[in-house]
Amino acid sequence: MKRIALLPEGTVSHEAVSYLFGNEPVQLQYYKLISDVFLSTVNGKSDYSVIPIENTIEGSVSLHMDWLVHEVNLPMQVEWVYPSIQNLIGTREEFMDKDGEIDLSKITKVLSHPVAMAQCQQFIKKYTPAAEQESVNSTVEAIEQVRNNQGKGWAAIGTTLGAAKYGLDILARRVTDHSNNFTRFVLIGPEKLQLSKSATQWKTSILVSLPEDFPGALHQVLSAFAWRRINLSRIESRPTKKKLGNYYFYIDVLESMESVLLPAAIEEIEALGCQVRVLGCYPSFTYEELEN
Ligand SMILES: O=C(O)C(=O)C[C@]1(C(=O)O)C=C[C@@H](O)C=C1
Repeated sequence: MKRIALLPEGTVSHEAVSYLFGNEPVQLQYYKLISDVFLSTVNGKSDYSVIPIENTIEGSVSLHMDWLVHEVNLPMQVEWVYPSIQNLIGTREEFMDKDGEIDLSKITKVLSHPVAMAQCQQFIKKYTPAAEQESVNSTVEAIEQVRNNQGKGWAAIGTTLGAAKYGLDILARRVTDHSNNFTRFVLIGPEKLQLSKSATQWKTSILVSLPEDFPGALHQVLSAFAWRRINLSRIESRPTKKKLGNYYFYIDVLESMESVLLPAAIEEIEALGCQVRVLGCYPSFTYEELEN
């Protein structure tokens, strides 16, 4: 049975991985910190790690992208998209007014994972204007802390699954600032992953480092894709962490390494003096493709 490392039970990651595997039997291993999720697969304690990498509202999850690039060398084996439905969670009685209605302005502190918190900023400002905000390691850690500090006016942003796990109430449902809020997840691990479902789209993620003092290098890199009519779905620059002002480019290509075109494009880019590292070539599932 595949051993899957992920953030704790009741997180969005937990919901997402259950959606990916459906009825396929897998052994889930929960870790409090995303760094321990990565390290579990690096150290062979699990076969794959579940890593959230991008969100509709927040964009790239930089911390996780940086771990993927700088700290580990495990290929991406599958990508899928799952909706991040966040709720405001706490103990009802703490926020009741004299008419028995919930008064969210009584909330003194809102806790969540920073990415989940960022998805709900307008809601927090509007309905809990006096609340302090505190970032924790996962949405479930936030729920746990609220449960352990009852009576202080604290509330968490997290999933209904997490609220049920800790026996707390949903104070407000679907509190993200945009309803179309999805997170892109990847499974990383040394072995290819066999899934019972198949995706229509394959992707390849690459890192390109440009040579120094080469005017127009990025333009030439992009033209290697452009003239072959290879579609890119994301390009992003991130610091190399070696020297101020040095960046590499993270590029998602809508093409498999099995195609004739992509290896040729990479060869052309390398011939320009760029370094290319392939982070993975994997099936990319839409939310709908994984249904049923
Ligand atoms: O804390 C969780 O529930 C997670 O699964 C982590 C995470 C993230 O790291 O981006 C995943 C998706 C969410 O939208 C918010 C948080």
